[in-house]
Amino acid sequence: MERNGLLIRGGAPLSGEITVSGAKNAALKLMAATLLTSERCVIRDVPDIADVRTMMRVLSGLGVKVEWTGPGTLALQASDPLAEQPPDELVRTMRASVQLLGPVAARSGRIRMAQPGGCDIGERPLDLHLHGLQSLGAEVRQEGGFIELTARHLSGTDIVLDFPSVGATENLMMAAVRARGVTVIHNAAREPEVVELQSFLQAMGARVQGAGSSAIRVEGTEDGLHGCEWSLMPDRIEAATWLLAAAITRGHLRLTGARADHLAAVIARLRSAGVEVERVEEGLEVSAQGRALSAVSVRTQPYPGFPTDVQPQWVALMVTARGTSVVREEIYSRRFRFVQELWRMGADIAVDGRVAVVRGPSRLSGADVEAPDLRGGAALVLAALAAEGQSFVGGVHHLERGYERLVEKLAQAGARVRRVSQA
Ligand SMILES: CC(=O)N[C@H]1[C@@H](OP(=O)(O)OP(=O)(O)OC[C@H]2O[C@@H](n3ccc(=O)[nH]c3=O)[C@H](O)[C@@H]2O)O[C@H](CO)[C@@H](O)[C@@H]1O
Ligand SMILES: C=C(OP(=O)(O)O)C(=O)O
Repeated sequence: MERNGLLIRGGAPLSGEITVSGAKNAALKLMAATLLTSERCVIRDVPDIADVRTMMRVLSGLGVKVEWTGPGTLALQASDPLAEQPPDELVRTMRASVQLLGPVAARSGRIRMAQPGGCDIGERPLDLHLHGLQSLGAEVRQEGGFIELTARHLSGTDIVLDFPSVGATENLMMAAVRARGVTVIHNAAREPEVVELQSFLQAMGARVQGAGSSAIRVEGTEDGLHGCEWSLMPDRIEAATWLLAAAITRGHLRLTGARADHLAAVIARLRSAGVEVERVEEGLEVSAQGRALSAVSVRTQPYPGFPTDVQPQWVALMVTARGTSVVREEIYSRRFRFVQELWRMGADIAVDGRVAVVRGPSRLSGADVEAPDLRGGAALVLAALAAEGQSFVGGVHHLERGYERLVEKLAQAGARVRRVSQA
């Protein structure tokens, strides 16, 4: 069987400049939010990644006219009425398809969609999304691998989330903007992407406030929302991946567009490990040239804690640091599958359930490895950049889900990397 992957010759410190793309996790939600109006919306700085392309096709299956009108610029215009069933095979490949439920509940009130899939990093139930939508007045049934939602009248209410789920918070915000009365989402997720969605909804004419805190208040409006133009925030997880790539190769990078305020937890841990990170006018500058790094333990948490989406890359970095670090994964139950691939490269990591204990420094050597998921794949790329000799990182489709122009950006920073197909 043919395997698509990255061929990486490691050992070269990265140097130069990388521009951070627009945020995947904001782009997908803003695209879904355009279902709330039949007017045209334009979003700039959208990353050209597989998930965005999948969302374009999913939306198009619901009757949205969606097209690139220039590099990074997407124009979207939802039909009136919307279709009721997005393409099953696409929905099954992308977890973020669940974000259709909120805006559809608010707009057309009917959808039948396949149960969304995505990377295998542990169970990802939808109970918080579905219970929240039900308390706003939607009828929701899950049967035979499908979700069926019918909503005639939504009414504002108080919703308390058991956990600050990013996706559930966003879905409920989108549903509530057209509900009758006031909705307050308590224990809401505080991620910057939630704030970005709030700003986008405000630009569409919605009355929503509080995002970034744990209580979001939405005053429903029965008037339709309108189209808007928007420039997307930079991807903080991509930026963090580049920070760690500079650190693991003991290199020096300037990250144009990276936002220090979105990356406080990652920057603090990097500094504790001995990496220099400075704010500059264009973004961030990171340097680990000639440095011996020390082990730093982390525990993943909802924002503003250390992001789970940077946990695998952190484990890879800790393999090259002196001492023992303990990495606790508090969000997902199976996000250490990449570790067995790092073993092939010479890492000393013990995993017990949600805890990984990394002993370093180990000398990494190039190997043939397989990305098990998006960020696990990023961890393997980082390890391969630091390893002696050549690595093949298979499963590149996982990486292409979330990293725009990955090979090009790495090569521009001096990495010896090519995308290849292997028999
Ligand atoms: C497209 C997107 O934005 N993806 C991000 C989003 O995912 P996503 O929105 O799916 O993440 P959530 O915050 O909802 O999930 C976090 C945890 O809550 C649990 N949960 C969630 C919903 C629910 O109804 N019931 C439930 O138990 C999940 O199983 C998981 O263990 O936030 C995650 C946490 O920062 C990131 O890792 C993902 O990259
Ligand atoms: C888990 C991730 O994404 P998704 O929620 O789209 O699967 C991620 O970006 O690391």
